[in-house]
Amino acid sequence: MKIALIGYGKMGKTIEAIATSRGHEIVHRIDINSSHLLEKESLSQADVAIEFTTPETAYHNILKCFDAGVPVVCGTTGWLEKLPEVKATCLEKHQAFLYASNFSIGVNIFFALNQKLAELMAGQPSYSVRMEEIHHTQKKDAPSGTAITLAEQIIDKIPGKTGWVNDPTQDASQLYIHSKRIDPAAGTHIIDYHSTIDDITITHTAHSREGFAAGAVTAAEWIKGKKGIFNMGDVLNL
Ligand SMILES: NC(=O)C1=CN([C@@H]2O[C@H](COP(=O)(O)OP(=O)(O)OC[C@H]3O[C@@H](n4cnc5c(N)ncnc54)[C@H](O)[C@@H]3O)[C@@H](O)[C@H]2O)C=CC1
Ligand SMILES: O=C(O)C1=N[C@H](C(=O)O)C[C@H](O)C1
Repeated sequence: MKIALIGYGKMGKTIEAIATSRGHEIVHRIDINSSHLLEKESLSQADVAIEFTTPETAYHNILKCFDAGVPVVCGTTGWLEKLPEVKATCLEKHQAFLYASNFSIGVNIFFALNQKLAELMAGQPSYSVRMEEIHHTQKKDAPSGTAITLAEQIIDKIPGKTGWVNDPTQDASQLYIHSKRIDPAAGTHIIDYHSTIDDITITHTAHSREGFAAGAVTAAEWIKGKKGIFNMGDVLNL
């Protein structure tokens, strides 16, 4: 398969190593200095584009892929306010788009676990819930995209929770997500249900970027030749 890598930073380079080890060809490595390669003529040489850039650039890069008729797998976080618009454009232009806040198998299993635990805790008002996420200091967005996905699952299930905040709060309707930036953390997410009697805590710790990159390549292999809007649950059958 021919892959255009949009974003050739920490994730782009890890994805390249895994994709080439699986026999794929990288036809473009596009970073901030080579955005001319986002033109239709260049992009359309690829079977799939994998986009890991910045919160400011993801939206425009995705639209360029739609214009070139190339399916796009996007892992960039911190731009979700534009997601409904991207999905609408994808359907309007009959293109293919897959976004995941986290591509690792472990985190996608953790999402299922988080949802089940929130269902069980929904009838237990003696517990309060909080979250913590730890990442490296170069990360541009807070809270992490993964933390937002986890928070949305909890807010959907726990009565009285209507939103999340990134600062400590006394407002019980808000789920507090504590963001810590410590090198070289690849990504840790902790959910803690606390009562005066006991605590129930679940944690996912990524040991490297390999799981994210492998999942993104699997998603690219899966989306090739498809049309529509997809997520990692579709790829992993979770
Ligand atoms: N969904 C997931 O599983 C994961 C998502 N991420 C997300 O992926 C994104 C990238 O992460 P890293 O690779 O660690 O960042 P990074 O800072 O190492 O790399 C970003 C790259 O984007 C390039 N770039 C900037 N503007 C561009 C543009 N207009 N066009 C093309 N390239 C451009 C930069 O030159 C740089 O090479 C972040 O939003 C991060 O949160 C990271 C890990 C896993
Ligand atoms: O920027 C990162 O590094 C990561 N970003 C994603 C996120 O925001 O959730 C996924 C992973 O946690 C690593």
